[in-house]
Amino acid sequence: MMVVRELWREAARFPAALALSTALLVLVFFTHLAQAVAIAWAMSAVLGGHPHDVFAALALIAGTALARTLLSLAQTSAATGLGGRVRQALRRRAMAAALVPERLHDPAARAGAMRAGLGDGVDGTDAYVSKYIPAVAQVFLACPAVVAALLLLSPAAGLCAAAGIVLALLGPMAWKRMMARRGLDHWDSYEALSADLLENLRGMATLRALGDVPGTRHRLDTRSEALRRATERVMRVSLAETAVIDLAVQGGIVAAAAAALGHALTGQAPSVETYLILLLASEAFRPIRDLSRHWHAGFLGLTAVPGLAQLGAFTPERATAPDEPAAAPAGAAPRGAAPSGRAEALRVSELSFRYPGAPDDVLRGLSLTARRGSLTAIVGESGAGKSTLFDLLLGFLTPSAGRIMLDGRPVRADDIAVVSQRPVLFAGTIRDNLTLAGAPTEAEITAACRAAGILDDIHSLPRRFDTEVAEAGTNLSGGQRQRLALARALLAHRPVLLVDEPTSALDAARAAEVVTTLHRVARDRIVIMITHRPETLAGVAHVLRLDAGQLQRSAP
Ligand SMILES: Nc1ncnc2c1ncn2[C@@H]1O[C@H](COP(=O)(O)OP(=O)(O)OP(=O)(O)O)[C@@H](O)[C@H]1O
Repeated sequence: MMVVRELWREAARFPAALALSTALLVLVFFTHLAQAVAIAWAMSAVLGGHPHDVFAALALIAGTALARTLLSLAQTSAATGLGGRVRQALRRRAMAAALVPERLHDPAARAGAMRAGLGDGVDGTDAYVSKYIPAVAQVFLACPAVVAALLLLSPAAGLCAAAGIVLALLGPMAWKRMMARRGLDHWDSYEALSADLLENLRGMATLRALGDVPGTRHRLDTRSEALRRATERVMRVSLAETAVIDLAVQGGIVAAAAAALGHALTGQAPSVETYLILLLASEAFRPIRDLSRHWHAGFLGLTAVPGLAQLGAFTPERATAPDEPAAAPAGAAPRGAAPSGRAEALRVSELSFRYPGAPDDVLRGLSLTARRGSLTAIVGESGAGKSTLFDLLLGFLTPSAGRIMLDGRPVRADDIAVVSQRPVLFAGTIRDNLTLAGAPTEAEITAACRAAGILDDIHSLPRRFDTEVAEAGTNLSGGQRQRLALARALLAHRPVLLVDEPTSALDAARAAEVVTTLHRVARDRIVIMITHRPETLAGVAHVLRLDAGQLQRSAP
């Protein structure tokens, strides 16, 4: 028997479903016992020449078979419900822990690995929860009852069965550690293959351009081979466990049968009792055989448990609002404060930040003020800390010192909209993508798209706003994606708009249009723009130069 504590705790969160599926399983088992009694009765009636008893026994056999069918159906349904609820709870908690801004900066977080955990990892726990746990409960409830009955009928047979059961339960624990280690290896290999596959699929164009498709195939083959070896190692251990259990079960049955026959030969027991002892000796091991079967079927899925624990699937959820970022900026106001409206000034004071494990601060005592009315631009060399500053403003990172205030109060996550350098569009229609943050009216959608310079493009499409956007927006040009993201940000009606390299994917004419749009938008919002292109700075009065984490020049 193998105990995976995390999954027992999860199953115990649904006590009614767990109790029902266990109780039904035990009832199914008792139909087997009733059948054994009926068979023994029938055999003794046949040998004793009592035809009436034979018919009664046959009726009992048929009745138990029917009852077992119905109870088994109910048990399967209850167990499936239990497994489904545990999987849902695990997936919800894992998603709540995984889909947070902190993961943006977690160098160990790989999308493919996370997908494997959230998908196959969570599903892999089902066999253990829905089948193995009730089967363990069945062992502890049913086996003692059968052993007690055997002890009454034949103490020697009862003792043999008890010894076999104990051996079958404790034997596999001898290599528990090895199983855990191999299980971990297996899941690591699976996660690595999933992560590589996803990354390579996404980067196929680059790999092709670099002429590395054969190399990629070779690397994936190697990963796949590693997974095959890890799976075989795991299955070998699992099969060894099955072999030990089978040995204990068969040994126990043979010993109990020998004891029963000994009784019969020495004339200590009438024939009906001998039949019954023989049948019960076999039935005593039925729960153990069930346990072994379910373990073997679900064991590969269990290898995901450490990965799920790392993902946070077993950690109680934090009480956060659905759209609240996990890390609000230092001094952030609690949710439920006044909703965002128009704001005059965003003030950053003495802001410092260092990435975990990095030797130096990326930003050191940085102060700046951005006001509504005119565009604020931040320029600086690559690596100067511009994106880090944005992530601090957005609450994706928590500053080590300093404050970010909007009109004299701590800034909140819902004060800020952002258009990133590589905006993310989701599968769905253009309208779906524009209305992610709320339910704007048609007039608002049209106005935002016009302001972002994307309206004409949308109108030129056959299905206009109902045009499907492919995954990651691959059926739109880079500039269209960026302008769509700008329209989406405008529709969020936030008092602060952060724009990262808004013209990087645009030709000169389009870039000029977008900058004009931003100047216009800046009349009623605080707009901060990161830019590398000098031409986008034309007409920008407030240019801040970031150099190695410090501002070199700050306009008032
Ligand atoms: N997750 C991270 N962990 C550790 N260091 C990081 C991390 N992200 C960024 N850095 C480092 O922080 C510094 C600032 O990076 P940042 O991305 O903010 O620069 P940037 O000015 O936006 O650059 P670019 O113009 O190239 O986008 C760089 O030295 C970078 O290597």
